[in-house]
Amino acid sequence: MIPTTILDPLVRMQRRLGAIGHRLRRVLARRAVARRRGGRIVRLQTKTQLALLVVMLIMTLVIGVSSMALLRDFSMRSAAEHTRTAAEMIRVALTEAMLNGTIDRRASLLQRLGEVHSLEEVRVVRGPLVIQQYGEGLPLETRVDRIDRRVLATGTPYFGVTGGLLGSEFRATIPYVAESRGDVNCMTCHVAPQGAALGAVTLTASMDHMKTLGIATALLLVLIVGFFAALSMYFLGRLLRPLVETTAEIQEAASRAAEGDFSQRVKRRGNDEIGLIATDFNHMSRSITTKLTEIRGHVAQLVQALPDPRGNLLNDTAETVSGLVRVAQFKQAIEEDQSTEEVVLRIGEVLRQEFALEHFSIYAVDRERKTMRVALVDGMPAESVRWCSPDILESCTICRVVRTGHPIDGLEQPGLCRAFDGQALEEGMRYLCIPVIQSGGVGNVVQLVVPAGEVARLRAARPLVGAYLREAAPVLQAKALMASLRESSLNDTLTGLRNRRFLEEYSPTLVAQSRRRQRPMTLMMLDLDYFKTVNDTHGHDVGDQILRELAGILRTHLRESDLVLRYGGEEFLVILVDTGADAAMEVAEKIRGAVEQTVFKVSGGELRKTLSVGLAEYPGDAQAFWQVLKYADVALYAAKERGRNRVVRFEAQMWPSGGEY
Ligand SMILES: Nc1nc2c(ncn2[C@@H]2O[C@H](COP(=O)(O)OP(=O)(O)OP(=O)(O)O)[C@@H](O)[C@H]2O)c(=O)[nH]1
Repeated sequence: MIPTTILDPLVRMQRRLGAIGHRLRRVLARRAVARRRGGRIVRLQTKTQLALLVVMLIMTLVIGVSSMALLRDFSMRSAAEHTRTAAEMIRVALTEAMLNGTIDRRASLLQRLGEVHSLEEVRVVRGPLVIQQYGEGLPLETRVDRIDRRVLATGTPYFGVTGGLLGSEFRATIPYVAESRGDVNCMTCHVAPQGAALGAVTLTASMDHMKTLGIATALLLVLIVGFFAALSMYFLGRLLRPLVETTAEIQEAASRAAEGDFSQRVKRRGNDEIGLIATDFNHMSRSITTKLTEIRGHVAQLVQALPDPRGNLLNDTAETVSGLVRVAQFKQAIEEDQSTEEVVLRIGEVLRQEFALEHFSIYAVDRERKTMRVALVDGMPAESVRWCSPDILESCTICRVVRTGHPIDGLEQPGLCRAFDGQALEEGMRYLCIPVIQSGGVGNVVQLVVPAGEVARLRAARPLVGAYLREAAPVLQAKALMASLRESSLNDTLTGLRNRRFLEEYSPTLVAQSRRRQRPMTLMMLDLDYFKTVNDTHGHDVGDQILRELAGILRTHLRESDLVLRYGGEEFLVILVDTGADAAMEVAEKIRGAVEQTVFKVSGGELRKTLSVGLAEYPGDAQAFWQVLKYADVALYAAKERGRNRVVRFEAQMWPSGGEY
C-alpha cells in the first residue's frame, strides 16, 4: 500500500501532466490545421496595424530628420547674419577707437561688444600689411589659425559649425577689406591697396540653445506624429474589429462545416457589408443544414437506420447515398440475372467485396416442406451447414430467424440462438442473421459471422447490408416464382411426371450424354389397353385415378436415372438411359406384368388393366432422337395390332424405308 503523502502529489502531478498534454495536443492540432490550410496564419488586424506602424515610423523619421536639417540651415543663416552685423559693429568701433586714440584699450572694447552680442569669443587678427605697418599687435591678435589665414589670403568670409550634426558652436571669420569709399577711408590710416584684407574678426557663438530648440522641436513633432499614429491605430482597430471578428467566426464555422457541423452561426456586427456577409453566411448554413437534414432523413428511411447524431452530417449522408447508388446498381444487375442461384451468388460477392466479410451463409427456406437448404457458404455454393446445427435443414423452425421472422443479433447477445455453433462461439465468433422476406414469410436467411473484434464494423455496415437484402428480396421472389412456373410448365399436373415440353427441352441433353458416354438409350412408349372403356364405364375420375396409379407403378419399377414422362393422353414414355433394347425388353416386360397383376381399387369395385409397350433404341435404330421416338410409337402400334398386353421391339420392316417420321 502506497502512503497518501506520496500518492497525492503523484496523482496531482499526473493530472497536471495530463492537462499539459491536452493543451499541447490542442496547439499541435491547431498548427496542423494551419499547415493544412497553407502555412502560419497572420491575423488581418495584426497585419494592418503593423503596416500602419511601419508607415508612421518612416513618417516620423522623415519629419524628424528633415526638421532637424531645416532648423540647422535656419540656425546657420541667422547666426551668419548675426555675426556679420556684429563684425561690422566691431569694425566701426575699432575704427572709431583708432580715430579717438583709444585703440590701445581695444581688448576690453572687444570683450564688451562680445557680451553685447552674446558671443562666446571675439578675436581680431592682423593681416600681413597691418603687421608690417603697425607691428604684431596684442598677444590675442597673433593667435592666427588655419581658417584665419585662409580668410586673410582669400578675403572670403568663413561660416561654420563645430561639434556634431547640429554643432555646439558657430564660428564666423570675416575679413576687414581696405575700402577708400564710404564714411571712413581705410587708406587714411593703412597703407594698403584697395580690396586687400587688413585683418579678420573671428566671432564664436554657442549653438547649444539652438540645438536644444532643434531637439525639442523634433521631439514635439515625433510626439505629435506618434500621437496621431496611436490614434489612427486605435480607430483602425475599432474599424477592423467587426471585420476581424466576423472573419474569425466564419473561419471557425467553415472549419466546423468541413467536419459536417453546420450549427455554428456568425454574429451580425452592424449594417455594412460585413454585417451582410454574416447574414448571408448564416442563411447559407441554415439552408444547408435544412436540406442536408431532409436528405439525411430520406436516406435514413431508405436504409432504415437512424443517423448517428455525433457523426459527420455531410460525409455520412454522402457515404450512405453512394452506398444506395451501389444498391440500385446491384438491383439492376440481379434483375437481369437468370436464376435465384445467380442472385444468391451476387449477394455473396457484395458481402465479400463491399463489406469485406469472410464468413457468411445464405439459406433458402422451403416453407411448404418446413425445411432449409444451404445455398452459399463464404461465397461458394455449398450443401452442408457451416456455423449452425445441421438440424435446421430438416426442420427450419429450429432456425430462430425463420421462427420469428426478424433479425437475430448475436453480436451483443451471442447466446441468443441455440442453433449457432457452440464451438465457434467459444472461439469468439459472433453472428448476425437477417431474414429475406418474400410474400410475407422468410424466403432466405443471410447469416453473417465475424470475430468479436469486428462486431463494431459489422454493426456500422448493417443498415446498408439490410438495404441490399431488401432490394434482393422481391427479385429473389420473382425469380423463384418464375422458376416454379417454368417447373410446373414442364410437369404433368395429373401424375406429377415430366411432360412432352420437358422432353423437347431435355432431349438434346439426353442425346449429348449418350454420345459422350457412347452408351445407348431405349425409348419405351406405353399405352393402357382399352382405356376408353374405363372412362366410359366408370367415369373420368376413375380414368384419372388409373393414370395416376400407373405413374406410380412406372416409378417403382424404374431406376432414379430413368426418365418417366406422360407423353399425352393415356400414353407414357419411359427413357432408359445407358440401356440397350435387349435389356429394356426385360424392364418393359416387368412393367407390363406388374400392370397386369395390379388390381385397381376404384369406386364401385375393382379393375384390372393391361399395357402395351413399343420399344426403339438410340442410336441403334436411328441417329435422330425424334425418329427413334416415332419408331417406339410404331412398335407400340404393332403391339396393339398384335393383340395388346405385350411388348414389341421396333424392327426395320415396321417402317417403310424413306418414310418420314
Ligand atoms: N380419364 C382420363 N382419360 C383420358 C385422359 N387422357 C386421355 N384419356 C382418354 O383415353 C382414351 C384413349 O382412348 P383410345 O385412344 O381410343 O384408346 P383405348 O381406348 O385406350 O384403346 P387402345 O389404346 O386402342 O387399346 C380416350 O377416351 C381419352 O379420352 C386423361 O387425362 N384422363
